[in-house]
Amino acid sequence: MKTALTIAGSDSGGGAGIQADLKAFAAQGVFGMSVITAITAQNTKEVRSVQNIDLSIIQDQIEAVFDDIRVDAVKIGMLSSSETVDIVANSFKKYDPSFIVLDPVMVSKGGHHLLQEEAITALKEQMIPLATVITPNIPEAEVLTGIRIQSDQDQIDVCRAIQALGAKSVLLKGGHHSGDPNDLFFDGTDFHWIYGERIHTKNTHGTGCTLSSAIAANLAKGVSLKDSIEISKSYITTAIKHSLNLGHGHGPTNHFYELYEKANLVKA
Ligand SMILES: Nc1ncnc2c1ncn2[C@@H]1O[C@H](COP(=O)(O)OP(=O)(O)OP(=O)(O)O)[C@@H](O)[C@H]1O
Ligand SMILES: Cc1ncc(COP(=O)(O)O)c(N)n1
Repeated sequence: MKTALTIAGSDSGGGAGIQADLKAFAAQGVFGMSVITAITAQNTKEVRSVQNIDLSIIQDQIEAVFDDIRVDAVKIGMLSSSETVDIVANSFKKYDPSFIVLDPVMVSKGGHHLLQEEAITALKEQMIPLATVITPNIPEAEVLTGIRIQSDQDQIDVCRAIQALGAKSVLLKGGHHSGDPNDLFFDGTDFHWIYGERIHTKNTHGTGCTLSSAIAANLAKGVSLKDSIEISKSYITTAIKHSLNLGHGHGPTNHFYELYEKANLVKA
């Protein structure tokens, strides 16, 4: 059994963060493990409060997993503080995981900051150079590079600017475009557009978490990075198409569409 580890924040509402990551790992057929960096009191409408986990417990969680269990791929989500970035980056120097998918989570859909302003420099300097692939959305890429994205050429320039920060490859997600959600994959040499079709739904909570975890799961299974991205794009598209109308805000995506459909559970 292949394994994947998520290092991220907990979302009590179950749509994003650790909860989405573990569902995506399971849906892609890998054994999921978790290191929780912060607990958010969150639902489909808002983040009410956040508590960062003690740094020593974050360190202990990482060591407990790596000292005992083979980790085939790691996904990183909400890191919250620069101290947490330090601990995670230093532990990677020790354990040297084969694949690291970095989702540079900064702000929730509802506008709550999930990464402290002062941690952005640490993320850029310490984490980006370690990642196999970084998966920013448009606003995150703008913050990382200072480039305003308005055109296809801007997206290409942003990917190159992120490469200059030390990234091996970049998947720039297009969910925040007004048009179709086309993503741009820069493998370090060549650019590949991953085309999508906009699904008109408000239930897109945790789409980025789900996509990056599915990529990590496929890398864990030995799939190439480009194929992992294409498989995961198709998976998130299906998960959005059949998203669940739970809560009163941005509902969650449906990780187990075929399973739920077969058992006639969606309407239950
Ligand atoms: N309405 C939509 N229809 C189809 N695909 C979408 C839609 N919204 C997002 N996507 C796709 O979902 C994936 C996640 O992209 P997005 O830009 O939403 O990430 P994100 O903002 O980091 O997500 P989140 O912060 O909600 O976890 C991308 O592949 C994007 O193209
Ligand atoms: C713990 C945690 N991690 C990540 C997100 C980003 O997801 P979204 O942009 O859909 O709110 C979140 N809301 N909460």
